[in-house]
Amino acid sequence: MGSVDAAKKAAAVKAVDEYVKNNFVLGIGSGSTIVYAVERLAERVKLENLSIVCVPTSFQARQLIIQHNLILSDLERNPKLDCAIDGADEVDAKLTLIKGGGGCLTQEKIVASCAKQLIIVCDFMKDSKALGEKYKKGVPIEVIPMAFVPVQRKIEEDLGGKAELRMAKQKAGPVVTDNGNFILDWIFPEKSYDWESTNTKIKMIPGVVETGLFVNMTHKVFYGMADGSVKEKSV
Ligand SMILES: O=C[C@H](O)[C@H](O)[C@H](O)COP(=O)(O)O
Repeated sequence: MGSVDAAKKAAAVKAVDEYVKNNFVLGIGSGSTIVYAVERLAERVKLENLSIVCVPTSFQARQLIIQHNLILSDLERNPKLDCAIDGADEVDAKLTLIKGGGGCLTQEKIVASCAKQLIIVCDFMKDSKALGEKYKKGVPIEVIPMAFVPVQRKIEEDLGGKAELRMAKQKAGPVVTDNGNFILDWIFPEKSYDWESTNTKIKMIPGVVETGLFVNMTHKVFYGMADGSVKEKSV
C-alpha cells in the first residue's frame, strides 16, 4: 500500500473508532477513502456486536454496505442520522469542502444535511488554505441533462471561468450520475470567494440540482498524514 492509501486508511479507521457508537444510524459516503471506513466499521460491528443502520450516499456506498453484510436503510425509514462519514476532494481552512469528484455530490449532501454530524476522512493532499489550491478539477455541479448548455453559459457569464461537461472514460458521451443527471465541472477563476454566496448563486440557476460545495456542514476532518499519523481539525 502506498503512502496516500495508508493515509486514507489511517484517517478512516480513526474516524470510525472515535465517532461510531452502538445503535447509530450512520451515513456512508462515497469514494476511495470511505472503502477503508466501511471495512473498519464491518470489523467493529463483528467484534463488538454493534447494531449500526447504514444509509448510503451512492450506488457505490450501497454496494459496500451490502458486501460487508451491514444493515442497509434509506432516508424514508431513517430520515434522521446520528452521523455521516464521507470523503472530500479538497478541504479549506474553514472546513468548506469540494466534493463530487466521483459524481456523488447530491446524495452525499442530502444525507449529510440529515446527520447531526458530518465527519470527513481524507489524506493530507486534500488539506488546503483556499479551495482550488490543491484540487484543480473545479467545483462539480449536477445539472438536469436538457439544461446543461444554459447552465454552462450562465455560470461562465456570471461567475467567469469554464464549466466543462464531464465526459465518461469508458463510454461515448457524458458521465451520468446515480440520479440520471449530468455534471459540469466549474473551473473557477483564481480569486478569493465567499463560498456561501457563490453556492447560493449557482443553486439559483434553473436546471442546477446541487453543487459540490459543502459550506458550514463539516464538524470534523481527519487527515491521514504521510507518516501514518492522523491530524484532526474541527470548527
Ligand atoms: O463524488 C465523490 C465523493 O464526493 C468523494 O467523497 C470524493 O470525491 C472523495 O473521494 P476519495 O476518497 O476517493 O478521494
